[in-house]
Amino acid sequence: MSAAVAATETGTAHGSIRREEAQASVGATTNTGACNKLFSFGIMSDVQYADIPDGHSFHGIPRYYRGSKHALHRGVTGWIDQDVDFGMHFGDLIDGYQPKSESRAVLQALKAEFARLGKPVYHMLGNHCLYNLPREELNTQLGISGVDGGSYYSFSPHPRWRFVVLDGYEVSVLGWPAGHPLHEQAKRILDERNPHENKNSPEGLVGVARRFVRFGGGVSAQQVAWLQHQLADAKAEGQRVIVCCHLPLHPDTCLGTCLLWNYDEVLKVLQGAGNVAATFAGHIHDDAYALDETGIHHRVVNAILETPPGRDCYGWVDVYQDRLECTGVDNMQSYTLPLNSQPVVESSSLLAQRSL
Ligand SMILES: Nc1ccn([C@@H]2O[C@H](COP(=O)(O)OP(=O)(O)OC[C@H](O)CO)[C@@H](O)[C@H]2O)c(=O)n1
Repeated sequence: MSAAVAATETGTAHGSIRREEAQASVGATTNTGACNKLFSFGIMSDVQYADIPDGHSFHGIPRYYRGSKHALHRGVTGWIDQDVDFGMHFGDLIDGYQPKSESRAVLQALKAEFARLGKPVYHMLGNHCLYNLPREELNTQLGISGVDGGSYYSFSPHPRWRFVVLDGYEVSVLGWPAGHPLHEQAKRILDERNPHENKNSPEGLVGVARRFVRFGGGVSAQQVAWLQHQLADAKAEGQRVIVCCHLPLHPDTCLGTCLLWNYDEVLKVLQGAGNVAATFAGHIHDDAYALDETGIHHRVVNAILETPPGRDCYGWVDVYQDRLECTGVDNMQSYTLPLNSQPVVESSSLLAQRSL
């Protein structure tokens, strides 16, 4: 059995596969459960393209700004080969260092890469995109059609499944002009929680308190209420839910600096709902995984940006009734995430159909 599809009792991580092994791996998966596969989606994160020479992160990790577009191209080709039903990019499509005069042209070029799939690709806001372009323009260009013009939304690719995409930068100093209520709310939070003049610095903050940095953000009370409604509505429809956000939602998947500011409030809502299967995020530029005490899988997806030239970093998820098979190529890890065998509460309409 390929490492990509090897299952464990606990549903924890396995290694990744090289691109050339990917097709064979999927063949192995379909031999054991083709009839149960419901749909599949491509996964990728933090392309963070910029038309500038290679550089490095704050911590000295190499960043391949131009190479990321080639890796994006190969990733979309991989999605096409796998015939995924749709793609997901977990935020930070353009890097903050991209010269602003060319940001719009760059965004068009990156969108053209995703368009090669010929199927929907869903995006979410990351900090780096907000360094480049106004929020409203990003929403329009990335097809983010949120509630009341916002950047959070949901969609249902299968009658039994719903995706909820959160805007982790709704309460943020990024992307809103000074004086905007959400900018001011974020500024107050940073002033209270981060003692530094440079609010990007978590220096001296400990554990999850490190999340109060300028390059983080949170979700508003209104968005939390919307999330609660989405989960309840999905439950009434007999749907399982996958929640996506650029910022990770579980403290065991990342260092404190990368967590959503009000991750605890959001987690409580997800854990109380009873129909959330998994969360997916980006931002940390690494693979990570945690299984929480209520059985929700929390998966964070590695960044294309820090993938060396010629290497790959993309994957796809095959969704089955009893599991999510996450196949990662090369620099992205593969995971099998078992799902609770209990069906989500069925809606009266589905029960009625069954009794016919
Ligand atoms: N300890 C730190 C970390 C970062 N900064 C500065 O904050 C800005 C954003 O950082 P950057 O690494 O570019 O953000 P990403 O979204 O790409 O990555 C998130 C995680 O860091 C990945 O591990 C930038 O100006 C940094 O220099 C800082 O001051 N102090």
